[in-house]
Amino acid sequence: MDTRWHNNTAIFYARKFLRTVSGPKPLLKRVLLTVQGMGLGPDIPTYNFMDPILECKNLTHHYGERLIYENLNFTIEKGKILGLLGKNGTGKTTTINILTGYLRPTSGECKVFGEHSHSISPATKARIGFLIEGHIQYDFMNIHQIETFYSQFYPNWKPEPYFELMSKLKVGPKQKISTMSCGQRSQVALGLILAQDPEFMVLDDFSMGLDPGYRRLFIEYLQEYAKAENKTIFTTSHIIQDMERLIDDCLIMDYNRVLVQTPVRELLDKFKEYSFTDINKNGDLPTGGPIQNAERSGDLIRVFSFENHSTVESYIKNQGFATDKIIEKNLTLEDAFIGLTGKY
Ligand SMILES: Nc1ncnc2c1ncn2[C@@H]1O[C@H](COP(=O)(O)OP(=O)(O)OP(=O)(O)O)[C@@H](O)[C@H]1O
Repeated sequence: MDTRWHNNTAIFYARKFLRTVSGPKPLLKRVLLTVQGMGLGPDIPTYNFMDPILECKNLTHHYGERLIYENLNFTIEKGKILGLLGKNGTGKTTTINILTGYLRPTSGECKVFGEHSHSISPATKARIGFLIEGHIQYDFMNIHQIETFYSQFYPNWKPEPYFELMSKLKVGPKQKISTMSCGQRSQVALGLILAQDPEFMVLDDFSMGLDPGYRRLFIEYLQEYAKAENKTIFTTSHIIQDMERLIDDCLIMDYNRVLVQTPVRELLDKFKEYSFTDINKNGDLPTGGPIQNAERSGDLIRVFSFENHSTVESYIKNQGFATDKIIEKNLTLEDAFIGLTGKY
């Protein structure tokens, strides 16, 4: 059946809901029973709470002939926040679509709460909150109405995080979603996800459209909330400063491969920039051995490495580079990302 049919039907019921909330609610009850029958029934999956919340094994995906990646392996343990970082077109949305069951991988498997992502049971779906670009459909409702509407579908509904976020947004309860800015709408969507109280949240580009101040505020809020409530999060964002503040672990992808999967702290402890002046001016760049990547601006060469100062220095000298001093520098996550993936 056509998706538009579903959308229109959903909107029809949503409008009807608004007309019925103030009086008796037989129609609402019927809608709820149907939704609960579809989604929140008693079929509890077998999932051991010690297992990872998400486990991808040898995930490989092609669109037609084109390989996006091969043998991608990663897990997310309960209570962790994992950020997927990669340049445009490396396959982040593809991965999110696979793990939420919208897309079947060419091969390999992805399990969420122990179930294959392409056949997640309704009971398990109820444990996952999913934010995708596009935000909220029922934008004819106001802040208060949409909360009342959504609350009917989720048995563990907790309105507090939603209203806390809304108060930070400084929008009144009567403001319609259709009159809000892009950033405000994305926060309404996020607030509704937090209120669902899911154990596992998948947040695709969650900070899209937010100004720097509000991004900072939201990240602090989300991180405190996730840690206090022991939530597990899988997220992507191109704003790597935000990721550095939020995530515990990072998975950095390049075209067709994973470059690193590691706790952010470990990456920033080990991965360094070493810069030096190329006295011989021979125009080359050091490669191989401990060197992950190298770049040149004029006579200044920067190399990026997981190895320590003396290992890098002797390797560079063995490669024939003459230099009097090598300067070691710690990196931010954004610098480390560029150091690993290169600028282009
Ligand atoms: N349905 C599709 N058919 C063919 N190619 C596709 C399809 N969806 C995505 N692609 C291609 O696969 C590659 C990975 O796309 P994807 O959207 O997963 O990347 P991304 O890492 O999320 O990119 P961005 O950071 O730009 O959002 C891109 O080159 C994209 O053009």
